[in-house]
Amino acid sequence: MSAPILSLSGVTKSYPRGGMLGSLFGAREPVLALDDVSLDVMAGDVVGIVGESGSGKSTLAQLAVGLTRPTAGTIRLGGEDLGLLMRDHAGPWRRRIQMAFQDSSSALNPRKSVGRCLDETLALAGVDRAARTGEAAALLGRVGLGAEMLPRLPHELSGGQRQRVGLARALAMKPDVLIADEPVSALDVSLQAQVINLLGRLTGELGLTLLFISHDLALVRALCRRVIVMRKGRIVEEGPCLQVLEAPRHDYTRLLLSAVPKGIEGRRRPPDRTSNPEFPRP
Ligand SMILES: Nc1ncnc2c1ncn2[C@@H]1O[C@H](COP(=O)(O)OP(=O)(O)OP(=O)(O)O)[C@@H](O)[C@H]1O
Repeated sequence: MSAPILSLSGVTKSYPRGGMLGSLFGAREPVLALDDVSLDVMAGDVVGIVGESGSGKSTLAQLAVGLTRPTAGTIRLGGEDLGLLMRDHAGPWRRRIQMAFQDSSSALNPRKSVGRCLDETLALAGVDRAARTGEAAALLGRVGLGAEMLPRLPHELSGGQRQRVGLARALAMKPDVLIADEPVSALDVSLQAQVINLLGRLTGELGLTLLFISHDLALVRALCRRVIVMRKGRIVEEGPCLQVLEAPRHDYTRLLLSAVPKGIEGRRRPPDRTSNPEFPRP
């Protein structure tokens, strides 16, 4: 069996309560955001991460992309220790795992056009100058936007277009793993469907490994093959998406499912992956 592309082993993350000031003045108990989490993600996996607010989903994402360091435990990317990769090869490693969508309006520099933003990212990815304009247009095409977007500034785009530009920028790095943290929560329902369909298509076409963090179980069910349910910094249940969401074993998963408003679930039944060209298998 092949090795996981991303692996967390006994990962714990605690934050000082009230931030640095809290630790200076209060010396109260730290916040345990992740508590002994172990997780293997295989290449090409599309994994949903669900759980109530504060359960540790974003902390897990931030640890995986190296934005913060674990208090204990090991994270491996492609079998290599992330701590060592960050120390010795921070640049190349960062390209292999990208986070998209955090907050598209603040993630894009308001003074840089789409073309310039993609050009700079492609330069970082090592694409030579002559090829960059063509590549930028091709990336926009991949996310369903035209080359006419290149001269536009972020405020001249709709929310959905900004999300797509953010995704194009993440793809410019040719990552192995993409982490999408609440990618569609700020979009209306029709734009949500478009972005979810796009992510489904891209994971199929590019063989991308996707970690999809969402409060919306129906979206997770539509997109993901596997789901991880988090509560209070721990993984309480994981398994194939349909199995976990159709026949949950843990009370907390049942509670999350019971909180989905009636009608939403039926409206977004999972697409039939065998016949739906939007969801090709890699
Ligand atoms: N930088 C930080 N400093 C202190 N505490 C933090 C920090 N970041 C997160 N936390 C705390 O860690 C816990 C987990 O937060 P995290 O953002 O990972 O949860 P989440 O599941 O992503 O929540 P949400 O769905 O609301 O985004 C929470 O109690 C949160 O308050």
